[in-house]
Amino acid sequence: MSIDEIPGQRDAAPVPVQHNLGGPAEIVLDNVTHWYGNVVAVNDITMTIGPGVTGLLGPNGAGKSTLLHLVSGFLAPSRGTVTVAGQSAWHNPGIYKVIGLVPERDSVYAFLTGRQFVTATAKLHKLPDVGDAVARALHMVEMDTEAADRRIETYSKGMRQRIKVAAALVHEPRVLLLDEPFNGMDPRQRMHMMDLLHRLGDAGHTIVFSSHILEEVERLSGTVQVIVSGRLAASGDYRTIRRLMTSRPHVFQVASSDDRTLASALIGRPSVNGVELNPGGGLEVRAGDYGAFSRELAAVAREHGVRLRAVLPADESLESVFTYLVAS
Ligand SMILES: Nc1ncnc2c1ncn2[C@@H]1O[C@H](COP(=O)(O)OP(=O)(O)OP(=O)(O)O)[C@@H](O)[C@H]1O
Repeated sequence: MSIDEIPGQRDAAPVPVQHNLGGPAEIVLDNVTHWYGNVVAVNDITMTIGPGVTGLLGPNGAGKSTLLHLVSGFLAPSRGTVTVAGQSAWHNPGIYKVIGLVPERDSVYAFLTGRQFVTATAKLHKLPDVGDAVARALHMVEMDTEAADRRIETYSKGMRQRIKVAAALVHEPRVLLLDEPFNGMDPRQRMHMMDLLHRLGDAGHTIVFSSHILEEVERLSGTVQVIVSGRLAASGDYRTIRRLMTSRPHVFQVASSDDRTLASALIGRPSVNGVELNPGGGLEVRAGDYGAFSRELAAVAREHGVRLRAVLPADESLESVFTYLVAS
């Protein structure tokens, strides 16, 4: 299908499904490893990504950018193979027709207007009708306004991201890769970008975006691939990943009117794995299941006439969630 069949947010028409793709635009990584010198950035990853929106979730330094660059054909795998729509990604100019990449950094000359930037990209792709392709791409990201003829340095963060997306889409690729596309955006800009990616995914494009923020991935992606320390830690739909995360062990700091009584009452409860009295007051409780422990704690305290003063999860950092997923 052509880009102009995908309406902008202002259009109410439904997005037609892609037809003339010549097979699904699948991304296949087979035992892929990438080293930078001694650093293993991607470690033996095997995965298949099909049409729709897929979130690549992982903390900083996990290897997400490296993985996107391997898929774009900018980096050679040290081991394994990467194919996109059945073609090898590395050293294959044919792949550039299939892929659009929106890099994390603003690698754009800010003195150009949005239209000039997208036009330059269209020319690089040697498109037969540059003006037409640029107009379609600008329409798609809703930048077919006076803003297209302003210099990029006057743009908001959201507009800069959208013009990068327009440039990445100008040659109508079937695969769109976006590295941390929501970084620095305000909530309205985020919603706008999410809507655009949703529409592209629904239209049959293969959309892969990286993020270190759970909520972004939850709201946008059908499928989530969790990358930690270069490895694929978990993969599935968001609900599966969410379940893995909430059923993991948690550590709580608990302050109460009678820590000793509470500690002895909690030991042996099914949801509790361990209890320690803190030297400075309060308890540290290791619980097997977040929901079950939260319910049980209130009941136990009531039963023993103990008043709860504070209950704080102690290990809620994203890193601890990821570490758990890797270990499980
Ligand atoms: N050009 C490079 N030379 C050496 N090491 C690198 C290079 N690029 C990345 N790395 C290292 O490879 C690992 C993975 O980095 P990568 O940028 O792919 O992760 P990321 O998940 O995208 O993180 P971020 O969101 O912080 O960019 C990190 O340890 C990083 O320091």
